[in-house]
Amino acid sequence: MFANPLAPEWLEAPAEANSLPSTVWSRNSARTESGELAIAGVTVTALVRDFGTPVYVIDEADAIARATDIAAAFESEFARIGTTVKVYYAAKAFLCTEVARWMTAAGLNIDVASAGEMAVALAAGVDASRLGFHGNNKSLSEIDRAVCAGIGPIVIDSVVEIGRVAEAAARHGRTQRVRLRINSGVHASTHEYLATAREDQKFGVPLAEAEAVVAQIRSHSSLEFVGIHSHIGSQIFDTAGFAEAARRLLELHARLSVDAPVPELNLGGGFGIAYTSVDRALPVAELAASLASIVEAECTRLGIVVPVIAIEPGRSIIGPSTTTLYTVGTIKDVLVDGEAVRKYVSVDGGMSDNLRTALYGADYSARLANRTSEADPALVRIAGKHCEAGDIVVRAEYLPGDVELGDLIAVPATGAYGWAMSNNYNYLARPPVVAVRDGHARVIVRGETEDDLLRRDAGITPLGESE
Ligand SMILES: Cc1ncc(COP(=O)(O)O)c(C=O)c1O
Ligand SMILES: N[C@@H](CCCC[NH3+])C(=O)O
Repeated sequence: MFANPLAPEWLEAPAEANSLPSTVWSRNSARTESGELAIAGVTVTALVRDFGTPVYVIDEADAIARATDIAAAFESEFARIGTTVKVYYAAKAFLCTEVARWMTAAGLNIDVASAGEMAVALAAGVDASRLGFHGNNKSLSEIDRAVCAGIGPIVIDSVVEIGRVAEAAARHGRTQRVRLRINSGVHASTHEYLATAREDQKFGVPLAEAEAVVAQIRSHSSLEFVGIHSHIGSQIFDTAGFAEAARRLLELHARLSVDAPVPELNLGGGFGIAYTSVDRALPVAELAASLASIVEAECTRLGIVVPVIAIEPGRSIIGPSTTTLYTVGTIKDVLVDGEAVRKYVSVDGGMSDNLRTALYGADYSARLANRTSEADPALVRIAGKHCEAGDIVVRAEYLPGDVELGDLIAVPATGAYGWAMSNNYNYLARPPVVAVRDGHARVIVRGETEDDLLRRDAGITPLGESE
């Protein structure tokens, strides 16, 4: 089988470079008879004709199905052990009013991490009581707005927040429901920046201090303590970390239940997805079953009532739904160390629409989208157009060797933390997000224009406007 020595070990030399592995591509992605990629019945040439490139294309039915599936899997597994589940969609992965409505219509709640995310959810008509509020440094004004809006549980992240939330609640004449975020000390096997429960990081309070902190929370009559929370990190594939965190949290939960009942336990999100054909995401049913068994066994061992369980998945719901389309602008065959050629295929976006590769060394896959080809596969690196050597979209992939200027490239699984972390580096405008369903496409987040960017400069009079 053909293989380039520069290829990373994990990258399989493909039998042919046109296939769309179903583990990676959104559920309604397929090749048409002529070989073009179509998503939910809309061909990429039609999408690009109407919306240009780069463009994020979200397979609406896929996103909704994943939300429904995860909720159904957790509800049925936890019903088996006699409790219920509250699923919070982690909005930080991607939020706009349309997505907020899809999630709540599927029965999910929404977890927001700033007043901005809260404002989008409220603008979508989501009842404030269905929102949870996270953040390691919520401002006084964010706390005030959240309490005033009648938000659901606020996750207290540090001792100083207790008084801030209690004071806002008293001022608004409310009893505010709160959780406490615990740093369980579980080292999740993921990128360092994606692990959020190691000792040396900013989130939550350490397990050892938790009982004293909960006592402080309980001393405020304007606060109602509903339970503890743990999120060990993101893009995690094995259940061992979640299991260990659940065990540690349940022990604490049992100790806290001695003084007064603790109704809920929030196990966070972080379930990994497949970005490349070699990634194997845990099926949600398996994940739910394994967490339910651990919770059941621990509650039996500790002699406590099984609490209501909350989870906060973001990536596993929205990540696989989205594909980014780009146009190839330049191609260079670069001989590396006199060894072999790596083809640099540069596209019209980059680290401004997908920061994950530059930030975490994340791996993605890609396909030629406007056609198939029987040409021998070539090892390519898909680079962006920014002034930065690390501006890479896909570090290593095999594409048909006859990839040419003007071809369309599709990068799957960009729905989580893609648009959400997009930026305007080099004054590139953010691309639109287009939802596709049953052969129809519509913009759900408008793309920016150069004029939008120029308007921010206090020294520039917007085109067509006088001083
Ligand atoms: C507190 C919290 N909850 C939920 C999430 C969602 O994580 P993911 O998108 O990996 O499911 C995150 C992000 O890592 C988080 O920080
Ligand atoms: N933004 C990260 C994950 C952090 C999630 C929020 N705690 C990513 O793209 O993978």
